[in-house]
Amino acid sequence: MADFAIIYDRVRPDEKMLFDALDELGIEYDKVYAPQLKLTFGEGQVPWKAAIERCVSQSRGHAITRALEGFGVKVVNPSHVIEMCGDKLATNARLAAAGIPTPKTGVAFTAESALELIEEFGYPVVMKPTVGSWGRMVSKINDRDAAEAIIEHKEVLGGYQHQIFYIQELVKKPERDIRAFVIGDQCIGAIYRSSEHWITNTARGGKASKCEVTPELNDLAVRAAKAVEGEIVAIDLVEDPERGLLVIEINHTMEFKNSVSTTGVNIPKLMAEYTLQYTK
Ligand SMILES: Nc1ncnc2c1ncn2[C@@H]1O[C@H](COP(=O)(O)OP(=O)(O)OP(=O)(O)O)[C@@H](O)[C@H]1O
Repeated sequence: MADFAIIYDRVRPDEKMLFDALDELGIEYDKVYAPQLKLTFGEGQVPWKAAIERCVSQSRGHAITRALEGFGVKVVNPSHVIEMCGDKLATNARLAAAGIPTPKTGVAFTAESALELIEEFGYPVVMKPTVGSWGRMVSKINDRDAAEAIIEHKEVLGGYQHQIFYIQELVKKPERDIRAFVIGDQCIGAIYRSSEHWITNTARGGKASKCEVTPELNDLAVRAAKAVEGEIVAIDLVEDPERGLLVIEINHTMEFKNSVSTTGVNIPKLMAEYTLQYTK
């Protein structure tokens, strides 16, 4: 048993790269397969001082992190960060309070008020589930007919989460967004994700290319990470032609497999080295 652990529920290329980085560093660590983990409070201690949480299932990763914190384990990212970043509304509220520039964003809680809010914003608007990733169900609404249809589908087919209507202006970005990787106090690298489709996620076919970390990008990405107390996070930003960089969301279990060769930065090694400080 080691004093460091990687908690995972699937070995994606990202987790494989993290394992390889730890092996290359010569660090002893445990690979902890989350679905088989059992923890009983008050019955002995877990051996780990620190862990990186990498679960694909956000709810599982959150629950395990909470439990491990009860055993005194320092988990990166901590459970309160997962709570914040796992919910776009919570993130945006925190960014707003911290004065971080974001696209104009609003929230409504009934179908009627959602339609009113959309009409106040003016078309096109973007509607997103507050919890979700890989661009799923992120919708561009061009007119009132589409707004009514999407709102009705969410009301009739969706659960409670879909009764929260999270609405954003459509930013007139170039055909790309930016993903900036922050570890501790530094933006260690960034990529553009380019696509002809307005949703530019690499999971949806966006192409990754290197983005220089300017002092402006570093400053904003680190401020955004600090606002949510994120320790290892990826900040998604869009470039507005007038306002410059705007933060759209913060990812707490960041995917980086397309970004190591693109940026030339050994992201998994830096993640491991950062978290290992908590074993000292
Ligand atoms: N308000 C907006 N204006 C213009 N483009 C947007 C806006 N919001 C999102 N997009 C585009 O859609 C993509 C997906 O949006 P967002 O990141 O909010 O969704 P997601 O499901 O959380 O994706 P992921 O977590 O995988 O990045 C963004 O990367 C961006 O290219």
